[in-house]
Formats: sequence, C-alpha cells, structure tokens
Amino acid sequence: MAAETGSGKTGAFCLPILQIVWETLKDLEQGKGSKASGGGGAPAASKWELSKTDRTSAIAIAADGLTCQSREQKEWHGCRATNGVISSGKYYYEVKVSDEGLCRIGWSTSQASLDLGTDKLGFGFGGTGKKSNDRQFESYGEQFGKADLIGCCLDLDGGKISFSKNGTDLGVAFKIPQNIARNALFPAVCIKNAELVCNFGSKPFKYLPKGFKAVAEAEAPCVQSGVSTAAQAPMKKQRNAPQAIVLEPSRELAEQTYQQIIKFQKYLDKPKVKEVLVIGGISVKEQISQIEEGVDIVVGTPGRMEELISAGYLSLSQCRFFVLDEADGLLKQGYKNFINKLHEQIPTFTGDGKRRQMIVCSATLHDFEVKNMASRLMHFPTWVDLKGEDAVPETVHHVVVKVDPQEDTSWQNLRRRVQTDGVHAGDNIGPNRMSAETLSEAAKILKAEYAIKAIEKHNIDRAIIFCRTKLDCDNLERYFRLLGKGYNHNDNPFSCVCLHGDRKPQERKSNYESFKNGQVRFLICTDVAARGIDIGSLPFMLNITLPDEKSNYVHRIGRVGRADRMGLAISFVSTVPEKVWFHGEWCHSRGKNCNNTNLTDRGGCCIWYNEPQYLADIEDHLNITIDQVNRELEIPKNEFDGKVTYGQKRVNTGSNYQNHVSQMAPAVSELSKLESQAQLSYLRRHFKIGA
Ligand SMILES: Nc1ncnc2c1ncn2[C@@H]1O[C@H](COP(=O)(O)OP(=O)(O)OP(=O)(O)O)[C@@H](O)[C@H]1O
Repeated sequence: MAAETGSGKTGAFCLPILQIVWETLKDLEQGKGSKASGGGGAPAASKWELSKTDRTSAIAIAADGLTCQSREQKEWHGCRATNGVISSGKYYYEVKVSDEGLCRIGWSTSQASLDLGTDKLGFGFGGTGKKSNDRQFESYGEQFGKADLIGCCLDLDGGKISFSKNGTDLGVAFKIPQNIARNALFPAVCIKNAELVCNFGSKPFKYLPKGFKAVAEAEAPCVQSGVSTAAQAPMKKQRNAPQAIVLEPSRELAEQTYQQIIKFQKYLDKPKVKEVLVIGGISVKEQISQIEEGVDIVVGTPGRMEELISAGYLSLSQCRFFVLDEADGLLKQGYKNFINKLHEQIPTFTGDGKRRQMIVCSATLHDFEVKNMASRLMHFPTWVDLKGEDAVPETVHHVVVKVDPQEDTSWQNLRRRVQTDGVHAGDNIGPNRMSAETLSEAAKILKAEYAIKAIEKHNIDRAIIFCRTKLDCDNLERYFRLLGKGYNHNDNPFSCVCLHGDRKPQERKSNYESFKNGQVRFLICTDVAARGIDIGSLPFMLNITLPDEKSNYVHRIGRVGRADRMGLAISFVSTVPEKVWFHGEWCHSRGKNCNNTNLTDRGGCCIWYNEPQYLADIEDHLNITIDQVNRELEIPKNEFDGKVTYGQKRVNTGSNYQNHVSQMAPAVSELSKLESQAQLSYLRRHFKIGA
C-alpha cells in the first residue's frame, strides 16, 4: 500500500484488521467456525473453480478461483477443482502456463494425492514431456512451459485421458482402470515455483476438441462436488497467540499505531479486542503479563518482538495478519532475515482455515528490496498505489536554502556560535586559512545560524529539526538552550528537546511527549523520527542537513502537511563539501568518543558529504526541481505564499467550487435512490421480505 505521507495509511490497515479480528472473536464466542472462504454467495461446489480447501499448504489461489501459484522451490504443491465428473460424457478444460517453473496437469479422484500422478488415483502430464500415474513417469507428447496452453480431455465413455498442446492432440495418455472409473475424476494440477491459469469453461476455449464439452457444462447427474468448503471446526483461542502482528521501525511509531488501534476500537465491544505494545525501553515483565492475559493484536518493534517470540512468550500459531509498516525502512534497517523468520513461523493457514495475509506499506514503497520481498513472500500481491512512485503531498511546501560560506562570510565574526561535531578539531583552520576544512567547518556553523534566522523570520513556534547525527542533535540542542537562556519555559523562543537513539528510553518518551503536547517548541532529532510519526497540524520542519538515504527526504518533509494541513519544510544545503562523521561496523565504539577523523577509505570514520549531489539525487528521484530560497529566507511568491497558513487547512482553494452543492445535488439524489433500491433488492432476495 503505497500512499503519500500523512494520507492515512495507518487507518487503512488498522480498521479492516480490527474488524476482521473482532468478527473472528465474536464467531468464536458464539461457537461458530470460520466463514466459507469464498466470502458469501453461492456454495463453492456450484461453481467450477480451484478448491480453496482441497489443496496443499503453499499453493495460493487468486480471487478469480482459476489462477494458482506456488513459490515453493523445493516441494510440489497441488490442488483440485471444486467438482469432478463421473459415469459418462467427454469433458475438457484448458490450462495456460503463465510463469516459469514446473507443473503437472491432469485428472485425479478426490482421494488421490495432491502431488498429481504419484499414486494410482491421479493422472498427470508434466512440462518435462512425461505422463505419470502411480509414480511411473513415461515419455509422452512433448515438453511445455511458460505461455503454452494445455488441453485436458477426459473421455468417460471411452475410458481414456488425453492431452493437447497449443491445439495439437498428443494422443491417448492413459486408459482409465475400471476400479477408478467408479469414482469421480477432478481436474487437478500441481506446481513447483510456478503459476497456472485454468479455464473450466467459464470463458470460451481456444482449442475445444470435437465431441468434447466444457467440464463446467457437465450435467447434474455426472457432477460430484469435492472436499467441502463449508465451515471448519472452530479454532480454539490461545491466549498468547495474536491474530495480527504489526511491525514498526521505531518505538514512537509503534506507540502511535498502538494508540490509533485503541482509538479505533472504541466502538467494538463484546468481545473486546486486546492489543499489546511490544517495544524496548518498557518493562518486559509488564508486556509478558499483558500477553499472558490474552492478546489479539500485537504492535511492536523488531528487537523486543524477537525476544518475546524466541523465548516462547508470544506465539505466532494463530497469526493471520502480518503487517510491515514502513516496510522499505524496516528492510533498510537490516531486518530482512527477521521478517523472513517471522514469515516462516506464521502458518500459511490458521487452524480454522484462514489464509495468512501480509500487508506492507510506506510512502516510498517502490523499492527494489520491497519488490524482491513481495515476490519471495507473497502470493498474488496487490499494489494499492495512490500517487505512483514517491510523491510529495500537495500540502507540503518544500524549499532549499543554499548555505555558501564563501559568499556569506558572516561565520567569521559571530559572537557566539554552535559547537560543531569536532571533525576539524585537529585541523589548522580559520578565516585566514581558506581550505576545504575551513569551509566545511564554516558551513556547519552557518547552518545553525540559518535555522535561527528561519525561526525568527517566519515566527516558527513549532517545528521538527532534523540533523544528520546524534552528536549534531546534541550540539544544536545545547546551542538553542544557550540562546533561549535555559530550559523549557513558555516564553523561551528556543525551547527544545532531543530525540535520538542514544537518549534513554524514558527520556526519549518524555521528550517526544513534551513536544507533542506543545510544552516545547522544537524537536531536534535524527532519522529515528523521520518516518510515520504524526504530530497534529505541525506547521514547520527544518533539515539542517539532507538525509543520507534519499527516500528519507520524502519521509522527513512529510512530517508536515499531514491530513490536509499545510506545512513548510526548509532544507539547508551546503554549497561546499562538508567533512562529517560516518561510523560503520569498523568503528569499535560505533561513534562513542571516537576521534578517528581519517576518511573511511583509510580506515577512519569520516567522509566528505557532497550535499549538492544529494540534492540532485533527490530531485532526480522525485522528478522535480525543488524551489530555492535566498539566504534572507524569502519564500518565493507562489501558490503557497500568502494564501495559506502553515499548520492550517487550506481555505478558498479556488473558484470551481462555487455552486458545488447545487451542481452535485441531482447526481447525489440519483445515487441515493439507486442505493436504497440495491439495499431493498438484497433484503428481498436474501430474507424473502415482501415488496
Ligand atoms: N479519513 C480521514 N480524515 C481525516 N483525518 C484523517 C483521516 N485518515 C487519517 N487521518 C489523519 O491523518 C493523519 C495522518 O495519518 P497517518 O499517520 O495514518 O498517515 P500515513 O499515511 O501513515 O503517513 P506516513 O507515511 O507519514 O506514515 C493522522 O493524524 C490521522 O489521524
């Protein structure tokens, strides 16, 4: 599910999950099994399609009931049609091979192994050009593969099975033994990492042989339905086994989604859906006891989730929904193996026959890693794509300010200035020594000054400020406190708090809360807060440095302009290279008190950061040119300026809406009439209510 930042993805996945979880609990409470997998309508056996129950665990059947797919590389997986034919007649169906992989196609009794052709009761024709029955594989016809169309003929009158390839008759493959002819024969397929599309006769055939008819047209006395798709035995609820798991990349985001679920389920009562938040920094004991009391939905971050699952406190045996919020972010943070592990542990079907559903969402979902994961872990993934690749919402006004220490030399005579990251502490720098190092240091100093200028010029009284490193955050926080003359009191124009991975969990939580509640004006943070967090009507956002990861630009600026409110995002981009810290796994302390200012290619922990290049990459990626603002921070006079108040909904958005209500009225009234007609006809049909 790809949609812009702030467009409401959380509700889009939480609401249906909550509803289904609640309905399942209600059914369990009333002692009912799960609903038939067809989702209402006529009983499945009256329809010729692939059976959702008579199949092995790793074969998926698309909503059309005719396409099946398995991504298992090592095992064969099979399924049969919902109906079979018996006694007499000549029947036909066609199968299109729609992907690479291995397949066998044919007919079998309802008792046969779903691994078609490996026992006496199944008759298959495989892509390698072999026919098989009772595990005897013999050459027959010719090989087939992707894009070929195989015709499957069953002649009950003559007791023969034959096949055709792209219309060419391949001759009789099997004579049906007498004992088997007393059973119904069902269309059957089995596949290994492949995909097939069946046609039992609901669409015109390409190569219907003379004298045969569609198997779906078999007349009632000759049709026998297969394994029942009726409700199965009710599942027994296991206390520590939730129905849904939602994985989030940060604690704040996990907490936010958890709170949303609590809000959404306000009207769902009897039974009550129980949700548990599973994140680090909170007592694990408390979480364990909540889980033991019973849990239906778990929201959490990977670390704590893994701890509780591997220790056996949390069971995935009844999990049905597996949600990866900010999926590309989770993959970029290195959780691919963890996701695979969870996926393996979540059953393909729950005890009551419900199929695992995976939901992944992000504003930047069009990512190679995500697509790769989807093709590995999902069957028939559906893309719900609101605006295409990585779009910036229209409500976000984002601009760039060039920071050029050669042109703007004000850094040379500052009375006080921000403490920088110390990368140049050992360099011989200063206004009289115009080196790359001096300019790099100057850019860092100027950026803090530009942030202050932006705050003063635009009366910014509430903003998220993103820095590249935790150290940069600490330094900026200290500078703001110096300027604001202390900590957080109401009239302090620079009151601020910090949020990054080195702050203790409790401090992180209370800092975030105090910003959310408006007790402080600024939240200075690293990319830990770039994704997902939703602070009601936040008007401004400043980027002290562009993010290393270009997709995070979209996420960072998307902290403003949410839920139809307008927002302004200003990014400061240095025109000169900045030498910055870059601690990788080679850095023993991972940055703590590290002073190795050598470049990474010399075993050190620094790189030269080329921001204009990063900016060009972002523009290229988003396919836009971001407006540039001069150093006086005069926002260009465009559609945003003067017409909107940042943090507020846009008003007077154009003249087309004049008379809108009266223009729409006839259509709405017509729709309303149609809606009540549809509702009434449904009620009459299903409940036999009179006119
Ligand atoms: N239908 C709606 N009407 C009004 N407000 C809504 C609606 N749906 C969601 N919102 C609000 O919009 C805001 C953004 O929603 P949400 O956090 O789910 O966005 P998102 O799409 O997940 O964004 P991101 O990609 O940044 O995580 C929230 O404050 C939410 O309450």
